[in-house]
Amino acid sequence: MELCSITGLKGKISVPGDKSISHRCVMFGSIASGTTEIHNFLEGADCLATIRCFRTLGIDIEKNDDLVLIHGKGLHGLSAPDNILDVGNSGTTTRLMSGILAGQRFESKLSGDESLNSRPMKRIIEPLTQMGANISSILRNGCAPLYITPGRLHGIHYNSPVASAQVKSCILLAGLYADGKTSVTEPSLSRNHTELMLKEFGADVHTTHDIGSTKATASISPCKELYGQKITVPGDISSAAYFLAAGLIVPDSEIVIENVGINPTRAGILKVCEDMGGDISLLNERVEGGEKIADILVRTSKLHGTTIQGDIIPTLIDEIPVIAVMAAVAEGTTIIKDAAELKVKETDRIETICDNLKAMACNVTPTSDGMIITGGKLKGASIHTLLDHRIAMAFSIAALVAEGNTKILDSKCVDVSYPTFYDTFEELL
Ligand SMILES: O=C(O)C1=C[C@@H](OP(=O)(O)O)[C@@H](O)[C@H](O)C1
Ligand SMILES: C=C(OP(=O)(O)O)C(=O)O
Repeated sequence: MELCSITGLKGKISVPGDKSISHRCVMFGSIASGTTEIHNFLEGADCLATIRCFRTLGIDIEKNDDLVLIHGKGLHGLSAPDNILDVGNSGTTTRLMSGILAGQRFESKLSGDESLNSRPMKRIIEPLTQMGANISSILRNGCAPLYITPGRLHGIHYNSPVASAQVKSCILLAGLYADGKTSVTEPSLSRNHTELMLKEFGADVHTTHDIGSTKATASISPCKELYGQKITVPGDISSAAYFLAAGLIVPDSEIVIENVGINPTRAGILKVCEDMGGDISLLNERVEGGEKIADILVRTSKLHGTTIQGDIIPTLIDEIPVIAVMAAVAEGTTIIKDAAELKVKETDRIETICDNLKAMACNVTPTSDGMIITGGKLKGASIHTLLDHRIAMAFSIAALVAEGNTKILDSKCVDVSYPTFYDTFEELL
């Protein structure tokens, strides 16, 4: 994809359904009784991988234009797969499904692409093993492919060293199959879609917050049955983030992004935009299926640097590539800290962000848990996405304000979370 600088992005758009929520609808619908009806499901490669895996586990899933129907078979209705479960590029599919598979009476294997098979899985192997699960890394390197055989699960309390919704959700899902209560404490609250949605499906889930600390504990007790639901997936704030950034930094722009999920555990980017001097307003705020939703109005603004650290990080972790792009054209210096988790995403995102910003003539220094960026003028460059969808999209936004042309290599990788990304742009020209 070749891009150059533009001005005046104007219009009303909507972004595809939330990736985290789309995954969870399929998973919870598959182990619920009755049919789960999903509207605005994200047709990205990651969520399609989740559908493929549950079909391999014997679930009948119908899919047409705006509707996905999951014909759930109950908590114990999955059947043994006749093949290895192909999780593609998706960390969420791998880690959440492992929690479900650990509680089954059959064995299974999960494997993904090269990037996925190099991401850390010890973070789920350890707590699942404490619960009595039999799960191992086939190559003994702490990564997928994973091999899971039947085990008798018991409830545990787990103190997670990382604020990770994938780790928390994996343990809670295994907790559905345990013999008692299971709880997970995380250093600060990560996205809570699992807790909100499992409650809607009828599970006994609770969250408590330690007074005087950022720690949060989610707990679940085993239940007899989950019940199929009708769900409309809100627009993905992680996808809206690219248009929030474009609206702020492309001169003479005014964009409304409709139906965006603004769950506080996901909406850290809104606070950062505000802290940087961005003109953003929330319109039509409402709650659907336990999730907060709004339309977002964004106008071109003069941005300045800020510091992003601490417990806001899990609420914007996937948005850091595009936040870094905003910082690269803001006045002054932006410091991003406490974000070492970036190193274990689809790529080492500290490295991929910094290398590509440097290629665009930005003054950026990587650190062990983030980066320091001093804003200025960007120059067009060839962007090495290393097949990381968020790098492709973030640097497509950088291209819109850079001098000269920018080439996004392997831009097709946007299919992982936002196949229609470049079409949405056309609507704003
Ligand atoms: O639970 C989820 O849906 C996700 C959790 C986050 O990962 P971690 O739990 O590894 O932080 C996020 O980066 C990922 O895109 C989706
Ligand atoms: C990290 C991401 O996803 P996952 O962990 O599900 O691969 C992402 O979408 O940025």
